[in-house]
Amino acid sequence: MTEVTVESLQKQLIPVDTLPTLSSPLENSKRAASYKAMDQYFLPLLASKIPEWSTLTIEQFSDVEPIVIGIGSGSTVVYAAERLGEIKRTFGKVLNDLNLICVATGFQSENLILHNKLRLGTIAYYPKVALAFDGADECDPQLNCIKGGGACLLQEKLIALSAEKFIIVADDRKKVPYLSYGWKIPIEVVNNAPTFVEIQLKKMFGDDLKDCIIRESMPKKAGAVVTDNFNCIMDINIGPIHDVKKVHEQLKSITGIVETGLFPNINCVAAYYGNSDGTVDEIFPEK
Ligand SMILES: O=C[C@H](O)[C@H](O)[C@H](O)COP(=O)(O)O
Repeated sequence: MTEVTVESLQKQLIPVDTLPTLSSPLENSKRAASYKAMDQYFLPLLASKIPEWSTLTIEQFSDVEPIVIGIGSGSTVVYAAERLGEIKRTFGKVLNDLNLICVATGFQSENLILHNKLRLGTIAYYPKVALAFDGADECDPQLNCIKGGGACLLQEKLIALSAEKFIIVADDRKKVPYLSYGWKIPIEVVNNAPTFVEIQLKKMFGDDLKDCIIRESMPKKAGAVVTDNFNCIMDINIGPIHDVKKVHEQLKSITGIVETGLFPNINCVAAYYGNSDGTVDEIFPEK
């Protein structure tokens, strides 16, 4: 069989710059970043499997160990799921519901997987994730990030920690010199604990605690945002974060805080930032 290269696979896919433009340069940049990330990380994996998989009958596929892909949440990863859907359609002969499984980071992510006709699996059944693609609210040069703008941080962290490689897809506004540059830290809190948590945060951070706000779901619903895990979200500002791991651990030591939106480089191998001119910056973690 002739050698299968990433280039030969990519030639069979639609080049992103030939697609109709989206509603804004920002959306185009998110799509460009996500498509590039998916091509760069998923296609090599597929290329390595095709020689064996192209010899199998559909019955034999049931004995194959599937590639498990994590699909995150937010507005950018939408395009990563779209590209994966296209890849599956294009290489349908070697890629099917038995050997490509997607695990979700919440309700939105599940729908994204199903909408793109990808097979949904659970992290309980497929705990070994090869690649996870997800967005970020802020990402520093070491590829530590803040996540949780869409309140999905807990399940996102579960998938990121289960992934061999975690890949960030974002627009270039998310690239920052340090965390909490312009974004608060979301924390997921058990829903009767916000007052207790605020008291503990004041004790821990003193005057550095500038904001501690329960996230509201107004105007669409009165009251606090309820996460997919039936908790609430507090957005806190304690100033610039330089030691991400330390702050994450301090926050996690407070009873009532289930998880934090600080991701101290969790298996993150690269970030793809789309620029408004259609180019994409591929960034690897600084040592
Ligand atoms: O909870 C939501 C997530 O962490 C998102 O991945 C994050 O907010 C980035 O979303 P977007 O791609 O829409 O900027």
